[in-house]
Amino acid sequence: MSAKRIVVKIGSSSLTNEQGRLSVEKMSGLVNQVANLQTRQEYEVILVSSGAVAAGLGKLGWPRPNITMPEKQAAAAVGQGLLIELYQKLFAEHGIVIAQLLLTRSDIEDRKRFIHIRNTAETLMRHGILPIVNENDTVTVEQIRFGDNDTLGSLVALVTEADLLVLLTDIDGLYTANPKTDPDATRIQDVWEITPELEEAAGGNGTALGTGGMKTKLTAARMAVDSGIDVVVASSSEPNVLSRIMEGESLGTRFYSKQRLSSKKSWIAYGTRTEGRLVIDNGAVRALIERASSLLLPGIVEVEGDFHEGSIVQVVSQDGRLIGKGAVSFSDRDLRLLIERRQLGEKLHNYHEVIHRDAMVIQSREGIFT
Ligand SMILES: Nc1ncnc2c1ncn2[C@@H]1O[C@H](COP(=O)(O)OP(=O)(O)O)[C@@H](O)[C@H]1O
Ligand SMILES: N[C@@H](CCC(=O)OP(=O)(O)O)C(=O)O
Repeated sequence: MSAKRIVVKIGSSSLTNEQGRLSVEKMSGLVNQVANLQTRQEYEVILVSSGAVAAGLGKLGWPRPNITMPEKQAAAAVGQGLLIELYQKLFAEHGIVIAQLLLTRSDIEDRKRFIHIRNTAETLMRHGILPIVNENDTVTVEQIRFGDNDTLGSLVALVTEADLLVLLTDIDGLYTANPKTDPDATRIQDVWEITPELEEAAGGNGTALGTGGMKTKLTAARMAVDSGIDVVVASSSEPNVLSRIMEGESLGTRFYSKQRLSSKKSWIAYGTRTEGRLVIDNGAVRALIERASSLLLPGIVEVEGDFHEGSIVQVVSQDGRLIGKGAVSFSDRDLRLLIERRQLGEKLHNYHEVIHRDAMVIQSREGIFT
């Protein structure tokens, strides 16, 4: 049997103490657990670790609320070094070599860079080196931020085609409401479907140190389960939480995946941005949904945006519903030209396929991509 690949994301609050400094005690507990899995032949672990901003602020003694973005980025630049230094020291005690991967959203959106990240991660893992990923906070501005490491964790799981994503946090799972404000909230053990009610329950903010609370965990879970990756949200302070999850114990909240999209389709659905829109007629909508056809030239009613061959575009119906996304075979200019020439009566059989079925994902009414 091939090794199970697990992405473990650890939130800031699980790595720091009350004063906001890195907690050696908490970190060494988690490192011991990861090392335990990593040294067993049947698991490959990739760590997605937050904590740079918190560690930097703690070290510098800067106050937490009301800091500017450059101050936060400066704190991350200080903190990331401290974080990786401590990880390197703690993993070295187990004979494990670590590697640091700092990523931005645009690194994942670009197909070539996506593949470089995947190849690097594969090479590291093949050599038994543990990749530790964080957002490259110092270079990211709002437009290219993942914004939270739950999303980053999910995208890393997608890039590396992991079997499981574990989101370790300061609470033992998703509750029916934020238990810090609602004493009647109860834990949800299994999630088969991410419903609007569930999204409502996860609406509250997280801790002072964390970024997104449960909301971002749910968004991350949706991406992963659609890509065929199960997700567990669990408490980092639960003893031996990782090996117990791997042994099948029901801890925290487990989100069950339904299908496995190919890596390319997951990337189209969740990994990248769209650069334009194709509005298609009802016949084409039916062909895509009911017959799983490729998108052909005659179904296109309108072309919007600036894009080139290979760009990812949205495919929408005439009433504005998102039908899917895919890699288009022509630039917007060429597509407009072809539509015009076709309308003038030219036969364009060779140019028929605008988006090939294998390079397209279709969205169901429940929001699931297939
Ligand atoms: N429905 C909910 N169930 C559980 N926790 C919730 C819920 N809504 C909000 N939260 C908050 O989310 C917090 C965890 O998110 P966050 O602080 O971002 O953690 P991390 O730093 O680990 O990513 C919990 O401590 C809790 O206060
Ligand atoms: N890249 C940031 C992580 C931000 C973040 O998502 O934090 P968290 O909600 O604690 O996982 C850092 O290292 O501080």
